[in-house]
Amino acid sequence: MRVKICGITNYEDAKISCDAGVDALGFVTYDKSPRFIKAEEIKKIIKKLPPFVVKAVLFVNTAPEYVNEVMAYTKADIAQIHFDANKEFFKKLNCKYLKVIRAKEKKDIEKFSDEYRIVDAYVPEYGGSGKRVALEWFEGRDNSKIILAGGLTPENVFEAGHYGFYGVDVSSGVESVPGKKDKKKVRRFVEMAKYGIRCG
Ligand SMILES: O=C(O)c1ccccc1NCC(=O)[C@H](O)[C@H](O)COP(=O)(O)O
Repeated sequence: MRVKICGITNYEDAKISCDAGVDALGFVTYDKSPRFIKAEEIKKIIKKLPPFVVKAVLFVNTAPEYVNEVMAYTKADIAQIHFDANKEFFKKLNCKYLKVIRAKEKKDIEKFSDEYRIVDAYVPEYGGSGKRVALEWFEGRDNSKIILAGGLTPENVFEAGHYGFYGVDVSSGVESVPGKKDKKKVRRFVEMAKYGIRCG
């Protein structure tokens, strides 16, 4: 299972995550978030990171031109789009992107087509809430293009292993306080998600 750690606000947390074996990191550009980080800082962190880790930048309610500008400036790999943008918005993007479904009910995960998506729990305010998506919604279907997010922790991520997800995405579940990752939780999360083992 691939693992993405979201809400990286500093180099130390990025390094801890890379050393633990993550596949991807996420940086939040939404300025109301406790995990907000400026594009200048994202760029500096990305410059120091190893090559085989995907760098995602998260956007909420922004213009497509802004997404293109930040992606080009930071040299990140993929834009994560957290709001209900229309077709015109996506046509204007000149970078790779990943849409996020904020699922309220089972039918929200049934309607999308054959594209990779993050499925996170719906909360009226955006992101990093620790709220879970009901795992039973994913029973008996092909989940190989879904990245599961929302309320995952080192203790519960093992359960997600039974549904064949492409990957998992975590933020608050591996923090000591909002915006700061906990090294032990990050390590345990990666170990439990990838290998189902507990150490440390
Ligand atoms: O983390 C935020 O504050 C945030 C703000 C605005 C948009 C998205 C945001 N976070 C998204 C995520 O970090 C992920 O979808 C995440 O893995 C789910 O969060 P959590 O339930 O805390 O693991």
